[in-house]
Amino acid sequence: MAAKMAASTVEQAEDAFRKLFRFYKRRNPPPDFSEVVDFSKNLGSETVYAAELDRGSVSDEAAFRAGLQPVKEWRAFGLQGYPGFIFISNPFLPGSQRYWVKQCLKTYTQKPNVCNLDMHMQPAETENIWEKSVGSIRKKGQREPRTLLEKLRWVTLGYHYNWDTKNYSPDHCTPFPEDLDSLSHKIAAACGFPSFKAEAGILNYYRSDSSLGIHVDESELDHAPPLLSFSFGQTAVFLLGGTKRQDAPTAMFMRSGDIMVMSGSSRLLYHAVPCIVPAPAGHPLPSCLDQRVGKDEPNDDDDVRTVCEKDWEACSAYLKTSRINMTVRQVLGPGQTFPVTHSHTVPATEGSGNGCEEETQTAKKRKSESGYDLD
Ligand SMILES: O=C(O)CCC(=O)C(=O)O
Ligand SMILES: [Fe+2]
Repeated sequence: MAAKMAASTVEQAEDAFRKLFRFYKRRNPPPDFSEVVDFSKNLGSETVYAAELDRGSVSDEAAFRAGLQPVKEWRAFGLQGYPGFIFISNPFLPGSQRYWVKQCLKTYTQKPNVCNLDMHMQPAETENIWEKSVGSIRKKGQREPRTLLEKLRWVTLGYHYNWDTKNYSPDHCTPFPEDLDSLSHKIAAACGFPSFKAEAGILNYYRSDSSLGIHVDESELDHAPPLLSFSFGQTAVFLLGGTKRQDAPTAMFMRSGDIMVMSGSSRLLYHAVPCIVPAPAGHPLPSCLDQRVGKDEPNDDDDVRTVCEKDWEACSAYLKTSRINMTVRQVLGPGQTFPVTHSHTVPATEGSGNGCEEETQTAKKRKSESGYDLD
């Protein structure tokens, strides 16, 4: 009897996350979004409070160079019941999000980074994904067959996450992009983590009908450093749950430019993205992406990175039906090395390049198509 009751309690509880996931995933009729926390609007909500940042950690000039507003201007929030969770509502300077969108589509898709298309295509076929796709993306209308960019689901950076073993390995690591490392360092420092090291990145590419299943990011070997998440393009609903898979989650909008930091006791919470929110009629792109880097601003020293109109034309056409999310993780604690296993015999060395060894040619290609249930 007790066992039966326990089982049914679990079932009911299990439904709490799944039920909300299914609720927001539904398309016809569309779900009611009125319960979704909107950090861009309601500091008034009882559950949302202003979060303290370390304003002295990033100078205004350093923030400017990274395309960010001065830290004192950032609108950062915490959520009651989720200590260590910080939501920064679009701290980017007008126009500077475009750079990151372009990086995710044009630069980070290049070798030696790894993407879902590598799992079933020849290396030559997945080279220059951008060049192979943009001509067609720029043209309006439905395209058949879909371009490689439209088939892209994920890209991994640094220590490449292995979707099958759910591990990182010192045997499969390539240099982490310096620009994203620098951006991540500033965000982490402002949130109280000045020694954060960007060692692995997972970029997720969502189409209008994509979702990301319920999961927890626990493969990193040290969970004390935060996990950073950057969103661009279409708005998503993000569900932040508890330490148990079935715990009822809080739903929140993640809009273009928003940054989320999961640290402390929120670092290992279950979460998911049940849906991409349909863009309002007549506004296919969020207005913050319409802006170009201001002409009056001192951008003559190349520090504020601009995107040429031709590239932006393709990026904006892609983003009208897409969302891009970059998560940046520190894999190892200070001085920590990978445990020695049978699959990699080369010991991790400290202080080499971006904290990883030369990529070995033996790194195995696994056939994981969709990451963690990104459909
Ligand atoms: O797309 C998102 O907002 C979440 C991505 C995520 O949870 C992950 O990459 O682990
Ligand atoms: Fe995640």
